[in-house]
Amino acid sequence: QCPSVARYRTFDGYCNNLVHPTWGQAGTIQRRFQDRNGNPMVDYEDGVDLPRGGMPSRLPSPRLVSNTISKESDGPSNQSDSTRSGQTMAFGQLMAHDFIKTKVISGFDCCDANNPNYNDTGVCFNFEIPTNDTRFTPGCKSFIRAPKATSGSNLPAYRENLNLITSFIDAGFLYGSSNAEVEALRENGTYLMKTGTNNNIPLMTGGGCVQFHGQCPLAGENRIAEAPNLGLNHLVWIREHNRIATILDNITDVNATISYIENGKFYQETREDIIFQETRRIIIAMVQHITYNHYLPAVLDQSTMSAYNLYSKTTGYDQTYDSETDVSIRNAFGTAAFRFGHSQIMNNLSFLHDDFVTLNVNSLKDNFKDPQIYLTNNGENIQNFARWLTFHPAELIDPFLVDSARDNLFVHPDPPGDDLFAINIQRGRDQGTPSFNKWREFCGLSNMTFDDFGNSSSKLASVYASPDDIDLFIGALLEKGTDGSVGPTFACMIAKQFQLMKIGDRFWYERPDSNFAFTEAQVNSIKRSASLSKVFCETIGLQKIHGDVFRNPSDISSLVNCTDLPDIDFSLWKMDVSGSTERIGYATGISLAVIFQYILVSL
Ligand code: HEM
Repeated sequence: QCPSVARYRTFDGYCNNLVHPTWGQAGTIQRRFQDRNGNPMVDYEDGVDLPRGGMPSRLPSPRLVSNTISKESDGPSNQSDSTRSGQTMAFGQLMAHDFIKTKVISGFDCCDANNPNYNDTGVCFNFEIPTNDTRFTPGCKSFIRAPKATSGSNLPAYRENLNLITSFIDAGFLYGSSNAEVEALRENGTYLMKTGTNNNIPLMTGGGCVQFHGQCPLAGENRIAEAPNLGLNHLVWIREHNRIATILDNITDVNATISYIENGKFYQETREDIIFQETRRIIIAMVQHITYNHYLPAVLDQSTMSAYNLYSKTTGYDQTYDSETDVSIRNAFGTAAFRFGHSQIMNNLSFLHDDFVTLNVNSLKDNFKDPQIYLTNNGENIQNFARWLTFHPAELIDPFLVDSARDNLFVHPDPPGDDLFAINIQRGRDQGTPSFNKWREFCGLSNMTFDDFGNSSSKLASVYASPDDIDLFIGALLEKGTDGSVGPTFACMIAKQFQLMKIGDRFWYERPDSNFAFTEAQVNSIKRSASLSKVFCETIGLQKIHGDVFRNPSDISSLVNCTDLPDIDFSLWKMDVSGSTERIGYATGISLAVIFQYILVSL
């Protein structure tokens, strides 16, 4: 039973959709896009379970494809993106970790013939490292399939995967995807998120980090340690939550506890709980606003942004909610389309000092799963690292991947490492992602022949038997987008998924629903002032930054002073709890909103 009047979204996404309460919930299955006849876009060799291409595969080894198409040294001499900053890549990874975490398993070697799973086509899907490979030992490369979901509602006949986190954009990377997770992340009894030494990321024991005595960062999403750019982006939002909560505390004239009985259970909400939840609401609104209005325009071309109605309204509310829209992550968005960001990964994660000249170069490959860049010496490098990320270009969105991630993914601390592009290609086949041409058709585009790929045509023809075999991930990265954005196939898939995440989210920050809506003044203040640049300024203590942190500054003179960037007008959230502190349970029919109308006094 879902409370129809709840003011706050649940942490696991349950009941966001009152008609279909599990849609988008953590731990539910992913879905497939549907073609124009309503059939799922899925392609297993046997129709239900065997990876596309069969086993052993008739498709080329993914490492061979990667070696042939994606070598950094075969790309343009300057692979820096002239408009997108490294922070675009970093935010993209953070966002991916807000809405998709496919269940995977690990811990055994599928190439080991003595392993009980060795011959199990539902578990192992190894591929070949080619004989002439210059980096990895030729022969069997272990690959463990993402397991098939076996329980849950509406399981299709074909193999489907679980998404362990919510499909909503709900700052799950910060708050987690369950009540238990948020409890562990929140400073006990306060409205603050836990922090570690010197206001840094809190640490926990375990997790496989190589530095800091086996301690790893603790966050709402446990892939945080994958790369330091990701850890830094987590830290920024922990600090932003605590900054805003402290402001709300200062302007709240409350010292009350709200008690209520719901479904026969007694609950108490303290002043701290209310401030925590109100802050969470603002943070989620900021993340949604920044994603759709500042980040996505750096990924998609303008006509796609407009065609899919992705920009927020300039002012006021948006009524587009549809309870029949299933927000759930579409499988191929996760196996391929939103992995476009891997091509943006930079080889280095360096430090730029406040003179904007002095540079210390750190390589990505030496810093995987290692938080030292932002933890060492009480976080003394944080500012310099943030300055570099926001000042230095990302790599171009193209089929080339830097050596750090193509030849050395996780080489530190797990030698010999991996090839992220080869994994992406194999993952697509594992999860039944149809081929590139099928997606062209899905997006209303014509099929491509080898010749249509221009310079890459002979390379593709040297590895694939037919253009209809080309894997989505590699084919779509070979397409050219307007002004360096993703090409038309990924644009269509990314836009469709982000449209679902907006229309299918009852709590979307622009909703006018009187149970939880921001006032018009509040939502307009968020629209006017929420920016990642300002968040970086406030939480990292930078003096100067680019006004749009996803874009490259042309030089230092195009930077703005942090003090000149507007902040959200938090005085609009002044709370004044007085009078009755008893909240009536849902069953009585008295709406929570009624109560909040008198406790939230907008100035
Ligand atoms: C240094 C940066 C990054 C590293 C080291 C990294 C690494 C990885 C790894 C190891 C996987 C799992 C591969 C598999 O087994 O299938 C993965 C998945 C993924 N990555 Fe990244 N990634 C990075 C940046 C990004 C960026 C910038 C984006 C998007 C803009 C992104 C989007 C995704 C998505 C959507 C998945 C699928 C997640 C899932 O299904 O659970 N990643 N990444």
